[in-house]
Amino acid sequence: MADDCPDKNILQSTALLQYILEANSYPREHEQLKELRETTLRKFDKSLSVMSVPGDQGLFLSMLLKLMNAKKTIEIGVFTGYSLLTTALALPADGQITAIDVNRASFEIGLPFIKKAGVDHKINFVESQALIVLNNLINDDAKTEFDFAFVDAVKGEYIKYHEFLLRLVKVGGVIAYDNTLWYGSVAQSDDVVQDDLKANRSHIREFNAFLVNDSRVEIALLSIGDGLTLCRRVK
Ligand SMILES: C[S@@+](CC[C@H](N)C(=O)[O-])C[C@H]1O[C@@H](n2cnc3c(N)ncnc32)[C@H](O)[C@@H]1O
Repeated sequence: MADDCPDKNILQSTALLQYILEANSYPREHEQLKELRETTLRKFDKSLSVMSVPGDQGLFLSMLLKLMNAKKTIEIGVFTGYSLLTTALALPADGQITAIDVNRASFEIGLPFIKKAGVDHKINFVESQALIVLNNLINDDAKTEFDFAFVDAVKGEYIKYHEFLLRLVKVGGVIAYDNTLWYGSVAQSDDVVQDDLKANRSHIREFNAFLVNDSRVEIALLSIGDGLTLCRRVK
């Protein structure tokens, strides 16, 4: 794990992280994403504000969504909306995002920036436990087929989200799971892992091992941010 790296990021030095963000990614960050990020940093202490995806990952997600021509997406785990605003900006004018979080209050901190960016009409925010909404969507007669899903909520529920999402995301669509390297702890031996990382490390390791044997998806585990696994549905 990074010794001097302050953020939830698997890079091995603060200098390298700063180079990628400050010299490269932040200069291309949308003005409202910058405002949202800075507001999140002001309102929450470090342990919570690191929940937002970092700027380089945001640029990557934006590029991916545009390359895929994604139009209908679902997001599980919104917080103040950095990944959500990134997605809303990347989708076409008639794009639609179903965004789920148990906490509306944090979404509302980011909402003014989403409105200022002029993309709030693309977002349907649902305040609920994700598993309830996913179950409802499966049973909905007018079933929506999603092009893309971004998952960033309860790490111990990733396998359950995956089973639902494989019925909601179209064949050829992509499901992206955040934090799949969990501060780099997935590769550490049990005796050196920090206590506060242990529970989610175990969930993420179980999830990563599960995906390796899942023939329904093609996978790519990217070492960006805190680890991002792309699953392309193949059947
Ligand atoms: C890591 S944060 C999401 C960060 C967000 N993607 C961003 O870029 O800012 C995780 C979010 O999951 C939400 N959450 C926790 N349990 C949940 C659940 N059971 N269903 C849906 N959302 C949940 C939390 O309220 C929190 O806002």
